[in-house]
Amino acid sequence: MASAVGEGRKLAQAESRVISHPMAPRKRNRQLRPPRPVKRLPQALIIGVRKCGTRALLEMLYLHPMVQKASGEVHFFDRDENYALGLDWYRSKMPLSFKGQITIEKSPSYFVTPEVPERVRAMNSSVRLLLIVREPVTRAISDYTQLRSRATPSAPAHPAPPAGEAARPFEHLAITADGSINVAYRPIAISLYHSYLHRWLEVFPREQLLVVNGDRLIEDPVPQLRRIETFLGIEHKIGRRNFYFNETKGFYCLRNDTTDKCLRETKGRKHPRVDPAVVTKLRRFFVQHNQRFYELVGEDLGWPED
Ligand SMILES: Nc1ncnc2c1ncn2[C@@H]1O[C@H](COP(=O)(O)OS(=O)(=O)O)[C@@H](OP(=O)(O)O)[C@H]1O
Repeated sequence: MASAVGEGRKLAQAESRVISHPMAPRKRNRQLRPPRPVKRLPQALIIGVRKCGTRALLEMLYLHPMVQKASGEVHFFDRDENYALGLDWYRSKMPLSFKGQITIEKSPSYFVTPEVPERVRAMNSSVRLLLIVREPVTRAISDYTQLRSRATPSAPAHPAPPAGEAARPFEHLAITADGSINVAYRPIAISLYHSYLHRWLEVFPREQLLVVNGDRLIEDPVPQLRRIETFLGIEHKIGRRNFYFNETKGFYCLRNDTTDKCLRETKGRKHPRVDPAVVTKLRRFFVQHNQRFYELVGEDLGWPED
């Protein structure tokens, strides 16, 4: 990206070194002192949905010079033990930022955890919320793929699936012995987006939440990012020059003025083949649920019905 992208960030890094350096002069002429970056509570949150591209979205937004990101998933609002540590602890997990920059954090389980909307409102009732979603059956298969590959240290934030579950085929987990859909199976339950979204909309006005189409973000990130820049009130800076398609990975990778970077191998995993009849059955099951989601967000995402 043009040098502007790195400028704010480089400045932030350089400035943080000056601030933390023990030999830094104590007193300087106030008028000459450059602006100081400080840690701020996030003004925007990526609240979920798990496996819909939350990491990709955060990394893509970080291409913008006015965005700073929390590096890991902080899980402040969804884990009682973290929430009990208070807002100062949460702030301490945030990156340095200059005035006017937007700090963004993502923890995908915020979306599905009942206490979170109220807790977020208590922090900042005008926080901007980004909800990235994918076609629900694809998301469920992605979730299954992650749980199956689990037991690896790559996803320590999520509980391991019950013993034996990860080894079973998706078809047997998603459909019960009597042929009905297993809504108790977490990857299916989390794809019932409306059942979690309504809680958020009881707490926040609709305009404060932007729904990002994760399937479109994969196919063509720039138009989605433009919408988000507008929503966040920042200039359109992220463009086609910031992406290149990596044929081996099968996904877009990111580029700025200093580096090219693809997401880790745990992002963009190959999914197992799922019986097409099961996919169709699941898609039909989701039709009415998707409809309820469309009604809540006032937008039809056009997900396939079989
Ligand atoms: N550019 C790019 N590169 C790689 N992967 C991409 C990209 N854009 C979106 N995705 C999709 O992100 C999916 C992982 O979603 P999350 O980051 O939300 O997962 S997690 O909940 O944090 O574990 C991941 O899901 P899987 O394909 O199942 O691995 C990807 O499909």
